[in-house]
Amino acid sequence: MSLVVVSNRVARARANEPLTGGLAAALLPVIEKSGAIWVGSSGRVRDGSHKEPFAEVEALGAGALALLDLPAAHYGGYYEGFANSALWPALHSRSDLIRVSHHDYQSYREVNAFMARALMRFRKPDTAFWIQDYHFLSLGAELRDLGVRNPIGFFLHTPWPARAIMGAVPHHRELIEAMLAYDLIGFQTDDDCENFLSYVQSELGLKIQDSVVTSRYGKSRCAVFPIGIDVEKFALQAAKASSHPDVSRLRRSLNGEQLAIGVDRLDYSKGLVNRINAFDRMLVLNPALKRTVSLLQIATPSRGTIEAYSNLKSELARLVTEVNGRHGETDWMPIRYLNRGYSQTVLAGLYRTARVGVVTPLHDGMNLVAKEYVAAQNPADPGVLVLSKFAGAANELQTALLVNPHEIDGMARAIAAAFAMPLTERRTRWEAMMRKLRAGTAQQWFTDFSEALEDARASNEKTASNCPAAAAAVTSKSWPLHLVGSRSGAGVH
Ligand SMILES: O=P(O)(O)OC[C@H]1O[C@H](O[C@H]2O[C@H](CO)[C@@H](O)[C@H](O)[C@H]2O)[C@H](O)[C@@H](O)[C@@H]1O
Ligand SMILES: O=c1ccn([C@@H]2O[C@H](COP(=O)(O)OP(=O)(O)O)[C@@H](O)[C@H]2O)c(=O)[nH]1
Repeated sequence: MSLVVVSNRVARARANEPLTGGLAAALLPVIEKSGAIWVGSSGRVRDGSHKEPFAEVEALGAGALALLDLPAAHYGGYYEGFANSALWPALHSRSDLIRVSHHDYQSYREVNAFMARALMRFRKPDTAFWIQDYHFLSLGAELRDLGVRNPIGFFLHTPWPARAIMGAVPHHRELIEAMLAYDLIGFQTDDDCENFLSYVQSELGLKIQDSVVTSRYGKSRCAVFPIGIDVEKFALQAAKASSHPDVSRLRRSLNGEQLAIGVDRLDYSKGLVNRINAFDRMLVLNPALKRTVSLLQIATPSRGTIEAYSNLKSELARLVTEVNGRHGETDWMPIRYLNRGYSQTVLAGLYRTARVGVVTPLHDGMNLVAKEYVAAQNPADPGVLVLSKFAGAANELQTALLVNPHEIDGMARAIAAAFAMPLTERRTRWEAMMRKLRAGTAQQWFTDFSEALEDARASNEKTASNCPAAAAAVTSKSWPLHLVGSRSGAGVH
């Protein structure tokens, strides 16, 4: 079986550059090893590209990366609009933040259809397609409409919310019906999978047996595949990174203080305001901690053209200034706040320098930073993870200090307890988490999903009537593949 993986965001194999988001971070190493083709957005748009998909293909380890220029007329409505201003807030239980127009939905469907046409170039008889995330809920149905009968799987990296919340997304029924063109639908946690099945049963009235939904497309199996990290790589990087200038300068600047670290995209789902409030509260409740601890918060810019994100950026800047102004001294600031990204090599060293990792999202599909923080610790003197019970990672990392991110006092107490935790308890908790991480690596996730997709398809040969024959013309149409380098187009993200 040859595998074609599709996601909006992709990553290139360039060491020493920050990665954007956990999807790209997790897929990069597994695709390099697997020999799969990874198709995604080039980050540029092109006029008229909806007529003729344009891709550059470059080698990626044993596999390849195909970068598509998405249609200029639809990119904004698709990415900033429907994907990130309707689906993202709903998937993170923030339907109050949904801002979307009918045009955005049309653009979303257009980009899904565009991607389906582009994928025909990569289809062989033995190809399986694996589609990633909420940007492409209807891509499987578009492929089926083009006559594709190959296995098609889908994995959702975000949470799936309670039934009523999805009902706030315009066109939710037709979109979620379209998802049932996938042979296998993967989720991060049992809760996500159960919420999805509950929606399908009650809103669509479809039959479900043993997590298999029967629809007009045939059968779709729903299952849980928690995503992981390359644990050994992170551990090794962290051990080596102590001599990196960014890491050694940080260590020298600490003057004996203990450090807590947070690393997040600047996103309302990450609970950054509550986290800063909890750190503030901790200093109010425990004045003796002043000058002895500080928080390094890396908040990498994300989706900055969307109002909810630019508002959050201003709110956080104001809040950090207030907290530093209230508690800071001439030679000590409680919060070091940075709006930039670091390579994973540097991050590994920063994680290891910090006695406490604070990962307190309000909702998060998984949160790979939580797993990376644990993997990067010194086995002889590990730090403590303070983790939101609403991150997917909490299902595995149960010996972290689990907190409710809405309860500021509780978080303040947990962070203080983490700073004070004795070595024996830190080691016991850390060793239990490392066992979980080693049992569920990114490689294992990739293998488990690929095998389950083959099984699901084998037991679910789609009938020809579900796949209109219109495909033939599209399949045989040739369109240009270009070597890296020669192209134009505006940058978008
Ligand atoms: O591509 P962007 O719009 O810049 O956003 C970055 C990514 O954010 C989300 O990541 C999710 O995937 C992680 C790995 O499974 C998971 O740990 C995390 O909880 C999720 O939030 C999004 O789902 C990706 O599509 C984006 O690329
Ligand atoms: O400056 C940064 C900040 C983050 N990351 C990476 O981005 C990913 C964030 O993934 P996570 O699942 O925690 O959250 P997401 O951003 O996908 O919601 C992790 O692999 C980080 O190592 C990075 O390379 N540099």
